[in-house]
This record gives sequence, C-alpha cells and structure tokens, in this order.
Amino acid sequence: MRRGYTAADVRAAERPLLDRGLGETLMARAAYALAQVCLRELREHAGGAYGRRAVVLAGPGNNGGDARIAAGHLARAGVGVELVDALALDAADAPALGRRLADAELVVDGVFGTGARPGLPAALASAVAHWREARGQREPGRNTPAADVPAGHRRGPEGTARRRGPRPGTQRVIAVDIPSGVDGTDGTTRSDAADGLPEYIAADVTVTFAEEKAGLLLPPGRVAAGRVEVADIGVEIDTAPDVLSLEPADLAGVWPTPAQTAHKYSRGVLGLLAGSAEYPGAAILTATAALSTGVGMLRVLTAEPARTAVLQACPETVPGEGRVQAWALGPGAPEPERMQAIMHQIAADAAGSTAQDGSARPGSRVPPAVLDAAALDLLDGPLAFPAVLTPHAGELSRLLGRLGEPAAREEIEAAPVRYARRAAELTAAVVLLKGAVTLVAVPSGPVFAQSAGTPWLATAGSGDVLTGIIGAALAAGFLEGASHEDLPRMAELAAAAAEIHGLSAWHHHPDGGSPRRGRELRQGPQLGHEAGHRRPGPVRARDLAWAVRDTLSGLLGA
Ligand SMILES: NC(=O)C1=CN([C@@H]2O[C@H](COP(=O)(O)OP(=O)(O)OC[C@H]3O[C@@H](n4cnc5c(N)ncnc54)[C@H](O)[C@@H]3O)[C@@H](O)[C@H]2O)[C@@H](O)CC1
Repeated sequence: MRRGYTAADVRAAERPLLDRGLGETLMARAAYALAQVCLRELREHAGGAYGRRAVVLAGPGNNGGDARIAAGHLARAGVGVELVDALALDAADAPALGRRLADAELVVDGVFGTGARPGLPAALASAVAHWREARGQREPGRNTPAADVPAGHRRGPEGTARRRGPRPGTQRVIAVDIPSGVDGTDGTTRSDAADGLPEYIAADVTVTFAEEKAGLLLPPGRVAAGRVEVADIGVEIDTAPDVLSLEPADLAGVWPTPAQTAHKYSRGVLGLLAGSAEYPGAAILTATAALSTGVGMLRVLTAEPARTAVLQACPETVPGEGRVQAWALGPGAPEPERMQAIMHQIAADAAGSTAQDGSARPGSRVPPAVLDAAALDLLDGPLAFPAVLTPHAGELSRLLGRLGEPAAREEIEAAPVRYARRAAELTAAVVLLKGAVTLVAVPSGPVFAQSAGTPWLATAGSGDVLTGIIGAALAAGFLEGASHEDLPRMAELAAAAAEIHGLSAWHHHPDGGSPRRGRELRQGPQLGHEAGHRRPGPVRARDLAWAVRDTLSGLLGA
C-alpha cells in the first residue's frame, strides 16, 4: 500500500526537529540520499558516474538547498556538474539551457518542492520546452508529444544532429521530493503562461523524503513523478495519510475469497439491471465481468430482448428476481422506472433499519449497490443506502449540476480529487471517478488513487466491465448487508476492483497465450513518462471481461 501525506502534515512532522535546530541535518540527509540515487542511476543508465554530465536545477527554497548540496556530492564523485539558479533565468537564456539539459546524462530537478505553488515560471518553462524538443528528436516518442512543444520552439533536425548528447534512452531526470510544477498535496499543476508551455518537469525517478507526498499519488503528479523512492531522513509522521494506493501485492489481502464451506448463496448473489434493446452489449459485458470475478450467482433482471442476449452469452446467469447480497444498476440504459423502483426499495429497507429516534438499529442492513451510467442520472441528493457511484468526469459534471454545485468537465479534470471528494460528501456515497488515475472518495477519510490502467482501456464497454467487478466484490464482501458505516470498506473494494480492471488490460492474452501469474503479476506495471514503450496493445472490453478471471487467479495465487 502506498500512503501519501499532505504537505501540511509533513511540515508539522518536521517542525519539532526544526525547532531543535536540526534543519541543516535534515537537509544534509536528504541531499546525501538524493546523491546516492543519482549516482546509482548514472551507473545503471549511463555506464558510470565519472565524467558524465549533470545539470542541477536549483530553486530558492529548501528544495533548491537539497539539490545544491547533492550537486557537491556528485562533483566529488567526478560528475561534471552545472548548477543552474533556476529562478534567475532570463527568457533569452532558455534555448541554450534547453540544449545543455538535453546534452546531460543526468538532470536534477530541485526547483520547487512541497513549499511551492504549482506551475513553472515562464523562462524555466520555455527552457523545458526546448529540452523536451531536443530530447524528443533524439528519442522519438519519448517524453514529448509534439503537441507539447509550442510552435515558436520547434527547430529543424539539423541543429540536434551536430550536438553531442547522451545515447538515446540513457538520460535520467531525478526530481527532488516532488516534480517541480506539481502541487505536493493534490497533485495538480497550473500553467503560468497561457501559451501551452510545460507546466511541470516530468521525472524518471522522484526521491521523496520521510514519506510519500499525496501529490505523488494523484494525477497528473503521479505520472510526472515516474518511480518514487522514499528516503528516510529521520522524520516520523503520525497523522493519517490523505491518499492511499493499493498495489497489486495488496490485493490478495483485500479481496473477499470464499470460505471453505461456502455454497453459491453464501458466496454472494449479485442482482444486475443493465442493458436495453438499444444497448444489450453493456449487460453482456457487466454480466461476463461479474462471472469472471467469481460471483456465487448472478440474477439478471433486464427486460427482453437484452435478457435473452445475456442468457445466450452467459448461460450461468439466472433470470428474474430473488434474494441478492448486492446490486449493479445502470450500464446500457435499462428502464429508469425499474431502477428507481429497486433504489426506492433498498432505501425503504435501509430506513426500516433505523429506529424512531434516528439511531441505526444494529443487525438490519441492506444490499449495497454499484450505480453506473444511467443510474447516476437518477440521483439528485444524498443516498439513503450504501452505494458506490462510478462516474467519469462528464457524468460527474452532470451529477454535480443536479446536486446544486455545477462544475464543468474541464474543471473536474483539472482538480479531480477535489470534485470526487465533494461529490462523495453531497451524495453520502463512495464516488469512484474514472480516469487515467482512478480516484475513489468517501464522504470523509482518505482517497484511493489507482493507476494500473493503460490509455487503451479508454474504450466503450470498459466501464461496464468495471461495474461487474465492483458488483461481484460487493456481493461477496457484504453477505450480511451493509450500512453507511461500511463506506470505507466499500471504497477499498472499489479501489481493488479498479486495480484488477487495470491489471487485466496489461495481462490479458486474447490470442491464447498463458496468463501471467504470481510475482510477475503482483509486481504490476510501471507508470511514468518512460512507460510508453511498455504499454500493452489495444484492449477489447469483451477480452477484458474474460481476462479478469486470470488476473484474479494470478493475484490470489491460484
Ligand atoms: N523542512 C524540512 O525540514 C526539510 C525540507 N526539505 C526540502 O524542502 C522542501 C520544501 O522547502 P520550502 O518550504 O523552502 O519550499 P520550496 O523549496 O518548495 O519552495 C519555496 C520557494 O519557492 C518560491 N516559489 C514557490 N512557488 C513558486 C512559483 N510557482 N514560482 C516562483 N517561485 C516560487 C517561494 O517564494 C520560496 O522561495 C521540501 O520539498 C524538501 O525538498 C528537505 O531539505 C528535508 C528537510
């Protein structure tokens, strides 16, 4: 499990040590750890440290202090170090610095740390644009989508052909504590200039101190940070983390598995209302995913003709009503009246479990629900029963509008964690906001941030699969029903489902190859700007729904 702390909590933990006059000691420890990682990266990627070139970008605060001291360690190890005062940079210096950055085997980003506002000053951003462009020409496809480079900064290939630089793929960018331009607490960034210049410096490795900062787990900071290494500098944080990320190795400990004596009813029955005459496929995908996840029984309440389509694709399903331990409602535009009726019934049952004085009566619980797509459009206030909502940014925008706090899709994409949390408060539900990094928020408590996915997952039907996985997990995880007190556990299961969904895209083998198992699967994919060449190919939602079974088997050690 990765745990991310707010910048304020990290500062509060450092405060007693600073009051004891240990500030310089902490910085010396941070700088030493940083230098060790830099030297190791040079050895591994540039064949050694002696005689290699490093550009150290240092800012005005303590983050710059770490970088300056580390620069001394590097120089003593024989690295040719250029120390750049990053905020003294003039716009006219940007092209030349961009070239020197591209020519270095190592770039250390010590401009801003946790004390900074997000975004980069314009002159520095311009130098980063020149650097990205030169590096992109040398290593096509790496780091720099061409669109990231503003037109005024494009140059012909002749210039780079004359320059000496590191061999393609050998340059390493190491961020100090957090990539500059990224907010340490919420992972957001901000463009200081309106001309499309880079907003942050993307790293291969981030060396962070004491504990991970929440912004390293949240988008876009999570992608900007590359691999994160935590250096122990003797600071203990005893507050609760603000952000959690389940890793593949955590999933076996989180996922509900059947008891030795279980039978199909005691394994969890999921009630599914999904699909319509227009969208029968959504019901098939959700059903397939729930079955691949290992649900004890799947009851399908969908009307004809989608019902027959599901039964033909998934002969294990049981048509019609009956007792269930969880509900999955909404994919593929099923009848709104039927969804409303089910939700009213769950709400009435949940209200029945509350005593006259408003206190909850122990022991009377209701089946939790996952509400997706069309079911989300029926919500306009706090839910009276425990539920997981699974919007993407557009659906969340519509939902927030109905809840009286409108936010445009773009606003949500720029600050996703803020809006996911707010929606969870307003709906009294778990809100799983889909994206490259999927966020799972509860009305109060830490947010989960999961990123096992790949851009190939952004395909029609992929969300239906996720709903099926979550529904099956809720059914197996809440055999005795759930109440609002269970929202944190429901969030944990939803986060685990998102991770399994993402891993299934990386590990599916539609052509019949053997699925990955054990350690290889539990290690999970690497995320970062260098991961591009390791992405899996196109993902088809149907294959994904099937692949969940192999992913889970591998993770659970079957
Ligand atoms: N406090 C401690 O005990 C330790 C802190 N350490 C380092 O200190 C960092 C935090 O240091 P600071 O609090 O000095 O903050 P930073 O070094 O992150 O940045 C603050 C400085 O940058 C300027 N600034 C902020 N945003 C800007 C922007 N967008 N454009 C232009 N200027 C901007 C501020 O005016 C200030 O001078 C950590 O990230 C870590 O690297 C480490 O040395 C370990 C010990």
